[in-house]
Amino acid sequence: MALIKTCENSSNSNSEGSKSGSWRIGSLIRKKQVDSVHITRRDTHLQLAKKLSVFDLIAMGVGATIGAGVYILVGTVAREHAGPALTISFLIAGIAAALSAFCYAELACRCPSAGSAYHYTYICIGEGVAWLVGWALILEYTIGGAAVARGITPNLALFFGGEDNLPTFLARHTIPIVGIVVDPCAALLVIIVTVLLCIGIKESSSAQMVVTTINVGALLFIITAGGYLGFKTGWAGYKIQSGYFPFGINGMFAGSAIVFFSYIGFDSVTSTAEEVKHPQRDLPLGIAIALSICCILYMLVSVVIVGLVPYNALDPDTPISSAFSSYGVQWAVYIITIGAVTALFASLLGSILPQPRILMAMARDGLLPSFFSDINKNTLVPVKGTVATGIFAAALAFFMDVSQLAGMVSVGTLLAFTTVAVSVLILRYVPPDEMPLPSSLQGSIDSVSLRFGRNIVESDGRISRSPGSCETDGQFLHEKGEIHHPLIFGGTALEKISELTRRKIAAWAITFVCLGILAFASAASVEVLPSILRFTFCGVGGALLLCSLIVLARIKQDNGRHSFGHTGGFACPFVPFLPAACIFINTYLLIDLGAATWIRVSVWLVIGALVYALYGRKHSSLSDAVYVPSAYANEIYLHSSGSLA
Ligand SMILES: NC(=[NH2+])NCCC[C@H](N)C(=O)O
Repeated sequence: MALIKTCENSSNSNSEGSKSGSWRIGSLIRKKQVDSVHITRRDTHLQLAKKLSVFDLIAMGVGATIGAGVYILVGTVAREHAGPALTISFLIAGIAAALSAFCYAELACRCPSAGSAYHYTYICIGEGVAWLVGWALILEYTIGGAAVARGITPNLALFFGGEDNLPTFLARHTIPIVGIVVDPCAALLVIIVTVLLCIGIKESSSAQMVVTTINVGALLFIITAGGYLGFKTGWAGYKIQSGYFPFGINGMFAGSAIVFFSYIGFDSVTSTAEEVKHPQRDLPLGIAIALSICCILYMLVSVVIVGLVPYNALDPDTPISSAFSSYGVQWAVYIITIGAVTALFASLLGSILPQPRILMAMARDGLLPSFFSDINKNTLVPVKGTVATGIFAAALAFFMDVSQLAGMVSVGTLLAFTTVAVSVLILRYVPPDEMPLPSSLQGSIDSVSLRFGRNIVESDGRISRSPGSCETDGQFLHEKGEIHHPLIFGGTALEKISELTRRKIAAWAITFVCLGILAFASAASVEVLPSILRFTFCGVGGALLLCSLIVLARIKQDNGRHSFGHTGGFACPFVPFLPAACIFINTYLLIDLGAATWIRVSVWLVIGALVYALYGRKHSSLSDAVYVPSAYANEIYLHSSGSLA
């Protein structure tokens, strides 16, 4: 069984377009192939070192996820939104995060390559959206990393008896005249993390494992010592008059939206896909276990804290250490601070690690300069990209109080979560050409024979042959030179027509699911709109969503069990409902971030669009690449060497 496709067939017009300099919409929607070996004349990619096990992934996931959220947010959210029901808020947010995790797990399994959400979007939606996701992820990882680094300084200062006692080279200073507060400690921490990441992936993951163990140990201390205090003193927090839901169910949901932030970070795991020894088994497992650990820890910590101190008496800045202090356990503050510092350090590592890998994936696709796709021969790490990311994040952490940009960080994440869920729908209903096929049609492809002429397949899978020269049996070729999806090859005329119709209906239904969610979520969260307009939007959006979901539920889908390159693997359950719920939650949270954040993000995205227009679109590998599903590299080799021809 084999299938090969020349990408320039689908992007011929685009490459011509880029040569003539004219703008073609085609470049925005061209897609790359799953798990493909890139065969371009300029390509000489080294692969990253395959060293990570499922334990490394769990440590990476837990480390990247636990951060300021649990140490700080609990105070404000309990005081202002959820009260003692904070625990349920954490559970709801955990379930919402799990929806995204399911989608990530399926895609990580089916398209295991560095690049995470950017990579999946490129395969399923197209180059334009993929570029925007990749560009938005810079917000999440680099700006997010700088913000986390800035948060470490005040915590670290506690060990020196306050910020004033920090050694001069670490203390924050205000630059006179401009009034900028610089933070050398934050910049230093970013540099330390960058050096660690340059040494090697296994070394970085071992360091992450140590730091995360300390951090989880501190949370376990909070749970057990706090539980002991609670049982001894009678859980004052649960005895208050206002009951378990002082702000009602709405308050509890509002709390979930805020604590959702504490679950962000598990997606970092997927960017290491190329470095995992058994990606199809370990990536879904790593994501699931990491997220479950975080959810259980968050819920237990919140049970204890809102039980120890009445929610309205919680300290908004240092809720956990203040709770222990109020019981006279001063020494616990040091353990909690160690926990906070290690959690933030792990979160910093989890933010800086994915960035160079995503830049690398983008550079491999030609959308960024090849500088970023360079892999160091000794450490098998994208050292140049890591150093560039480190310098940028260190400069940001040094000069800027990026905490005001926290909303922008969430946009990057939520945008990625949304496109990943949309990608799962596309993958199931309208799989791109080289995607796994429903088993019923698998047989028809099995009969396809492939000839690859006299190509030379090198040991790393590259094939030295000029683009456009690979052949199929000719039956794939459309008269315009396009290659049809194999679904419509090999069946009867009726099967072909019905398959095409199925795809068309599914594509429209997915579009309407997205539009319906957008209308419904906007109406639900934009309170300034007149109520009649909100009502209409909710009604129309809801109806559209419901109808398209019913249609999708009745359409045949592919569950990915017969994909190229692997059999089995993780399949997201309850499709289309689960990805649709995931799109809904993330869209709601995105709109909820407010106009000011969106104005800032728009500026960033417009800059991104300009970079794409001036560089990425012209240099994209899809303008001149031949792609071969890597699973077939060997087969192609056999054909090319004549043994099976
Ligand atoms: N990659 C990121 N966006 N990292 C930020 C993670 C934030 C983390 N969940 C926290 O509670 O602090």
